[in-house]
Amino acid sequence: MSFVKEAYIAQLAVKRASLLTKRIADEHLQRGIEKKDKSPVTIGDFAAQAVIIHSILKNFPEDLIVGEEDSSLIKSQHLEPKILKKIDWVQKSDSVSNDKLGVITNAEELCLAVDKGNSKGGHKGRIWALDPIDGTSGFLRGAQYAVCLALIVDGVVQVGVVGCPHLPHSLYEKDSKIGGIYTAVKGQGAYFQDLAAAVTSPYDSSHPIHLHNDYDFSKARVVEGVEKGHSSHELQSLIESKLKIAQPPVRLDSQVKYCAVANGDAEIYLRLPTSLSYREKIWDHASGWLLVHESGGIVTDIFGNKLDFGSGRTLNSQGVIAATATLHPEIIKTVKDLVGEHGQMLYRFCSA
Ligand SMILES: Nc1ncnc2c1ncn2[C@@H]1O[C@H](COP(=O)(O)OS(=O)(=O)O)[C@@H](OP(=O)(O)O)[C@H]1O
Ligand SMILES: [Mg+2]
Ligand SMILES: [Mg+2]
Ligand SMILES: [Mg+2]
Repeated sequence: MSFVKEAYIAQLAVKRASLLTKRIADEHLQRGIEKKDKSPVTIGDFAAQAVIIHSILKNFPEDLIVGEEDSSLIKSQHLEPKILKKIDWVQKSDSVSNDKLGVITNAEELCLAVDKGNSKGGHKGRIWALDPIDGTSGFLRGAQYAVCLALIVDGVVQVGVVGCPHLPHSLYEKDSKIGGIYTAVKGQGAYFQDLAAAVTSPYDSSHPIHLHNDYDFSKARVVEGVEKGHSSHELQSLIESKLKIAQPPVRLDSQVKYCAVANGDAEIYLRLPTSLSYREKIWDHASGWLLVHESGGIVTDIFGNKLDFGSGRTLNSQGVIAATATLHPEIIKTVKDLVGEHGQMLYRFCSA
């Protein structure tokens, strides 16, 4: 089996970052800091990026990493002691993984690790895509967020791991257990693990997951984003009504939406653009893309084109439609009816 070590290390590192960020969320300590682009970041994002990159480079020192964050705000706001305290906590409580993942002990190691996420991406070589906290707005609200890590080799996603500390194992079962790690390896399927379970090897304590390819639109369940600025609720609701989808959409922050589809808790994930110029980031989709593919679904941009994870730090495309293989073609047709074959009418729904 290929990529066994990569999947194993990715799971251990995502688990460590999930425990760390969950601890920060549980302590209600999270406070948003504004980045240059006005989006929020927290000490949780920086701490998670540091422990994951440190773990990858201990095991695969030659690999490159496209990570969302950098250390400029850590340094200018003197956040090092606060972040190191959180990292120290997780290294003590998850000490069984210290040999494999290494430890961060000082500010220099912390910032060095965070800044190793500066790869430009591309079509050649081994490049990890890392979103240390996806759905930072959800994290700040105490809602859903995800820790997302994927390995891309020569532009193709080969391993995807998503940690979901707040996600119920089933969206519809009352009293469902909460917290999971979702893993996919290309050609080898998609798997679920309880976040509380020990990660002994990539598939030991895992359950394979699949989506429902036999559901038609009358039974289909849709997941979509919470933030109106990140996806067009207006377009999504038009699509849902044209397709006669009976159930109201479930709104969730972050790549937990992909996990819900892969896990068979939803059949469709709609992400329609709100801006004509915005291009999706590779770290917002790489792991989720593989999870849905390996569980039997399809993920494309809003026109049905493949996503190109080798095109740099951003995908050269707009929005995302993830769905079961049965439903996907009809959704794309409906999107094109609404926005035009090449998006000529998108301006009606989007800002510049
Ligand atoms: N304009 C626009 N369009 C599309 N996407 C955008 C946009 N602006 C930001 N982002 C990215 O959205 C990421 C969070 O996505 P979500 O699916 O969690 O959005 S939502 O909050 O559930 O609506 C979020 O990821 P994080 O920054 O990791 O939270 C951003 O990378
Ligand atoms: Mg993100
Ligand atoms: Mg993020
Ligand atoms: Mg962000």
